Amino acid sequence: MAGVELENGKNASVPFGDIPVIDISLLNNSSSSEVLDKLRSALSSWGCFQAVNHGIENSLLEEVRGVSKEFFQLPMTEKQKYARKTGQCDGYGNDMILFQNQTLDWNDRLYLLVSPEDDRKLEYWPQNPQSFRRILNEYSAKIQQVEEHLLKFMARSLCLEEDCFSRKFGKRRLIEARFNYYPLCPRPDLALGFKPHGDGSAITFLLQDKEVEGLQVLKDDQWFHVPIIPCALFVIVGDQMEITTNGIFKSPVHTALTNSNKARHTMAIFSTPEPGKVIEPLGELISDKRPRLYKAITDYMDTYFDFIQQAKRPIDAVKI
Ligand SMILES: O=C(O)CCC(=O)C(=O)O
Ligand SMILES: [Fe+2]
Repeated sequence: MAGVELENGKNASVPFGDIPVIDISLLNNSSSSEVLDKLRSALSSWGCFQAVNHGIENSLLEEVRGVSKEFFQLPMTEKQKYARKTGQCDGYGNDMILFQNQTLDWNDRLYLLVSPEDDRKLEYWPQNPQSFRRILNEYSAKIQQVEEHLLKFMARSLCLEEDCFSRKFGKRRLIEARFNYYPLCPRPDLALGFKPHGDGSAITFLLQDKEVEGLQVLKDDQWFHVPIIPCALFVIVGDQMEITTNGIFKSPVHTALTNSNKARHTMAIFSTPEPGKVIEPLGELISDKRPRLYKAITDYMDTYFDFIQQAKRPIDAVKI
């Protein structure tokens, strides 16, 4: 990454790009082709956009930010009650250590499977702060509505049947929450909050910190800051959506910086295909002009972290 002049998560040599902002309340049955074109264009160029007017009240976004901060500010002994066990995903901790000499992220996280509900591991769901579980329940239920809505219109923007993604990814697709906490870092020039990666999901909804920047996305080999829009959800295409759309929608590489002035909190919700589902390019999106780009895979996430922790892109292993 170019430049080391970091202040508040900013890197002076990295510009703010024109990351699209989409009013998703305009995506409805009478939506004009203009909005669908904007959606398709955003997802096939940037692979991400700022979703505004998504229907989730600002007060709920604030509550999510609030419980996240409160949880990470608890004494370590309290947080350790929810510590992730080796080989598992759920719980409080940081990077899985999979390799010797692995570069670690400057980040603590709390990772929780939210849906299917009968697979939740409630022992990892904090009871402190007291409102944590209620707020995560409320927020994730709302995000699931936004996700279903968006999947429909993403399909329509490609002239596909509107339920094709939700059928492909399955009724029991996974909804997972990751609360990210980036503590102050004395040497932001030496440590990243989150190493560059594409998400392994089909689609991700990131709730950014309201005040502290730090997220960057890569487009055409150049890094761009993602500006803060406090009421927006930052929507990111994941690798499994890129595969399903035969590379039309792009899963963008993104990274989070650290800074020495202010701690930063974000919360990601990942929607990931149901385990066992075959994920492959849709036949409608393969043609002589656009040959098939990816092999079929199942359970992409099983090997995802092995690649990420070696700074490799898992999607490259699926390319034909
Ligand atoms: O915290 C951020 O800004 C990025 C987080 C992220 O990329 C992730 O959780 O996958
Ligand atoms: Fe990510």
